[in-house]
Amino acid sequence: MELRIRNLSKTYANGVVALDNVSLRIPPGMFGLLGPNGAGKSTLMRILATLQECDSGSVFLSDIDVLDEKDAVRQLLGYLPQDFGVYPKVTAYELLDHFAILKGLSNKARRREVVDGLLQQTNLFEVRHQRMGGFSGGMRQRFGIAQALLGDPQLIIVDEPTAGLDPQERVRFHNLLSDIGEDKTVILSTHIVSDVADLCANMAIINKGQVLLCGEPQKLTYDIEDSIWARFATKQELPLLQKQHAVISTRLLMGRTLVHVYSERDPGDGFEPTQASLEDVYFATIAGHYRPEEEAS
Ligand SMILES: Nc1ncnc2c1ncn2[C@@H]1O[C@H](COP(=O)(O)OP(=O)(O)OP(=O)(O)O)[C@@H](O)[C@H]1O
Repeated sequence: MELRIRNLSKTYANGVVALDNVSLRIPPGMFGLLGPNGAGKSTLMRILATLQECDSGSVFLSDIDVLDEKDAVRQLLGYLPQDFGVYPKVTAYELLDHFAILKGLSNKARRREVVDGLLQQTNLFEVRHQRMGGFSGGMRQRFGIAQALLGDPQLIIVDEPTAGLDPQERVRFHNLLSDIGEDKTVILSTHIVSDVADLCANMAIINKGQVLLCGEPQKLTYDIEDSIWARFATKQELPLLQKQHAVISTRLLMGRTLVHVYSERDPGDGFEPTQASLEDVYFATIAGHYRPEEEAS
């Protein structure tokens, strides 16, 4: 199911503009919503999940008015909130069974089938009778996905699900999400570029409540292919380089500082062309050095 968001705005009572005229078209498949902390991702996710009101704008899931027909949306929605907590003394089976009852699965035999199936799908079947207090972060997040999948939702919203997972757990979690994303609309909110690079066919970059860039990760990376330059620099050189060039990232590589800059022509100063990545797209956009829509208009 396609989700269409038009001119969505939300200002909190304290004056913080969390969403500023956001418009997005989210097709079926995995969609990455990428942005730094405080960008407005959770606010957007909560509005889409019918848990929070906006000030203005419209959201349609196919022909369902998401802002108006909340019950209809909830029938089709699975949501993993950012702060999903579990009851430490309860087992995975007991808690999922409890959520299944809340979802309206009253037939015991059918419920057992669904709960067992989801625990298998999320690789928790072997540990289903263990208390969740002993679960790792990755196991908890996989449980979070299991509960989000109850009721066979068509739209699944996951808010920063990989924060705090170790690399191995992240890979497992990615595999789980990509299986789900094959036939559903999945919105993955994250500040981790590789989550989107690994998983998403479509994406948007959001900062300070505004959508800065939207498209297919591969195409967006291709578009800046000739504009990313790199060189190593000493700590002393950095301030001057930052002043004279559109520096988009500085990171340590084997103990040395690697500087990436955005420039449509050779920036000189010893910079060499380098292979662009989605990370370059993200940092160039967030830093305000890259705004293709503005150029086009
Ligand atoms: N209930 C609230 N009252 C006032 N301001 C809020 C409230 N919730 C969020 N904000 C502010 O709105 C802005 C957007 O927050 P939001 O949580 O949507 O961003 P985010 O991209 O999800 O970031 P994070 O990953 O840190 O949650 C931030 O400046 C935040 O401080």
